[in-house]
Amino acid sequence: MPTIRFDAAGVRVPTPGGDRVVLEPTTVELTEQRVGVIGANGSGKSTLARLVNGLVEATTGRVLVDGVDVARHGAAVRRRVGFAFTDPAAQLVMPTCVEDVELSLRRHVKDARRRHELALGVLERYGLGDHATASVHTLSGGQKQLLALAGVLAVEPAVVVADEPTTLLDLANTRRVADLLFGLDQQLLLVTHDLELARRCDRVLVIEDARVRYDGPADAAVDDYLASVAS
Ligand SMILES: Nc1ncnc2c1ncn2[C@@H]1O[C@H](COP(=O)(O)OP(=O)(O)OP(=O)(O)O)[C@@H](O)[C@H]1O
Repeated sequence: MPTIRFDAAGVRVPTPGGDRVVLEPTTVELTEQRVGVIGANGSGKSTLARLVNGLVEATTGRVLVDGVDVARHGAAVRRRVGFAFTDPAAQLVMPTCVEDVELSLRRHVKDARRRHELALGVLERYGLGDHATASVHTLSGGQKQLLALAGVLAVEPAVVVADEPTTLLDLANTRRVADLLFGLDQQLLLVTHDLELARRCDRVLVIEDARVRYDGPADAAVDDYLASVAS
């Protein structure tokens, strides 16, 4: 598996009332295949996830993916790290499904015809083969999230960071997307409020007030989080 290393990585942002710490300097090394990140709204989970591919830059320390510094080699890291957002609309920009996957492939496959064929294959693999020429707007919420993930996975990233990918989905689509994510061979960093999903991870970080409150096996981490909410 790849190694995601947070080396005293922290984020501080200026606000009208003074600097605000969004993530305290954090040191962790993530080598497990499935790493979950849980915690309350506003605790810093998305910030931690976004540091991994440079969507957010560390203001102290650094983040390394397989030894490559995200701040110094962002493009190289983003080739290895795919990012899936909560709202697939953030990712789906082309009129049709197949064009959207083709867009993801544009840097990797120069030949347009080959790119089209590959995109059709990707759609097929993720159960969207019948929707290739459909407008993205005709898809259900679950299908949109599958399409967004298909676009991320089309370029075969070594790491998939998914920020609450099931939050907008109903139960059946949550299962579909979760099964897809947990069926991947790649490393998965999953931010989620779904504690059942968190329990399926190999390791879970509990974030509280911009810090890692707990870091350990999934069941122990989820139990720690539940206990912290109850107290
Ligand atoms: N650029 C910024 N400027 C000001 N505040 C920010 C900035 N980025 C994040 N924050 C604040 O930092 C806190 C942590 O944000 P973050 O999105 O990481 O939380 P989260 O744990 O993912 O929350 P949620 O579960 O609600 O998605 C939030 O209160 C957020 O409003």
